[in-house]
Amino acid sequence: MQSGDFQKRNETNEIYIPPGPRLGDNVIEFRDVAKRFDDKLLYQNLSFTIPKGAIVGIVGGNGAGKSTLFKLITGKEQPDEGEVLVGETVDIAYVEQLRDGLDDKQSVWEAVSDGQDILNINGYEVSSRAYVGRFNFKGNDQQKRLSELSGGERGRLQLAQTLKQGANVLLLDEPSNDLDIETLRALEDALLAFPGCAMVISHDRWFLDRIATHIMAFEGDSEVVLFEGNYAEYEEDHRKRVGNDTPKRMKYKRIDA
Ligand SMILES: Nc1ncnc2c1ncn2[C@@H]1O[C@H](COP(=O)(O)OP(=O)(O)OP(=O)(O)O)[C@@H](O)[C@H]1O
Repeated sequence: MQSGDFQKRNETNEIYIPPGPRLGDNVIEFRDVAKRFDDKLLYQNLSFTIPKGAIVGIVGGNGAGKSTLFKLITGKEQPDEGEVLVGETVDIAYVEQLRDGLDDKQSVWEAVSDGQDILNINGYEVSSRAYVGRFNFKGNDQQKRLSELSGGERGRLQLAQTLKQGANVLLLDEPSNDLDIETLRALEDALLAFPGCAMVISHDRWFLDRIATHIMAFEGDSEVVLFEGNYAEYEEDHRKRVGNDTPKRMKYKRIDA
C-alpha cells in the first residue's frame, strides 16, 4: 500500500500513527548481548531478530530489564558484550513511561504543535488541530493546560508528541498503564493498521492478545524467549514447557469489548 493511501484510510481512526519511511528487511538484531548493572545480570547470550512488520509484546517481572532493552536499541545504553544492530532504514519513535518534563503552562495544542498550524509529518502536510484531534483531544480539550490533564490524557499527549515524527519502528513502554479503555482500543486499532514494526512493553494481556504477532518474555534467571504468536498462545507454550505455572506478575485486567 502506498503511504498516501494509508494516510487516507487511517484518517478515520481515532489515534493516528503517521506512517514513516519504508522499512527495509533489517530491523533490529541482537547478537549474543550481555547487559549487567553492578552485580545484576539482566541477560547474557541474548540473540534475536525482529522481523519486518512484527508487533512484539514484551512481558516480564519488574526489573527484568525490559526498559533497558529499549535503551540498548536506542543507544542510550551500551551492551557489555555482543552487538545490537539496527537497520539503516529504521527510524525509531520511543515513547517512554510517563514522566515529567512537560511544561505545565502550555496548552495541549501548543505542546504538540509548537504553535504551528500545519505539521509536516514525513513529507505530508497535516493540520495540527486535526492531528491533535486524532488523539481524542477535541474542541476545547486542545486548550486545556497540561497541569489540568489526567494520567490518561497525559498518555495521549505523549503519544501525539512522539508519533508526529513519522517513525517506522515504535518502542512503547507500558502505553496501556494510564489509558482509558476507549483510547486503548484506538491505540490497538492504530497499531494494527500501522505498516511499520512495534515493540510494546505491557502487563496487559488483553491488549497483547489483540495486537501481538510475537511475544518476548523475560522469564526470570536472565532467560528471554522470543515466541511467534499472541499472549494466549505464548501462555499455552509456556505451560507445555514448564507446567501449569503462570508467567510471573502479569496483571489480569479484564477489558470488556
Ligand atoms: N542506569 C542504571 N544503573 C544501575 N542499575 C540500573 C540502571 N538502569 C536500570 N538498572 C537496574 O536494572 C534492572 C532492570 O531495569 P529496567 O528498568 O530495564 O527493568 P524493567 O524490566 O523495565 O522493569 P520495570 O517494569 O520495573 O520498569 C533494575 O533492577 C534497575 O534497577
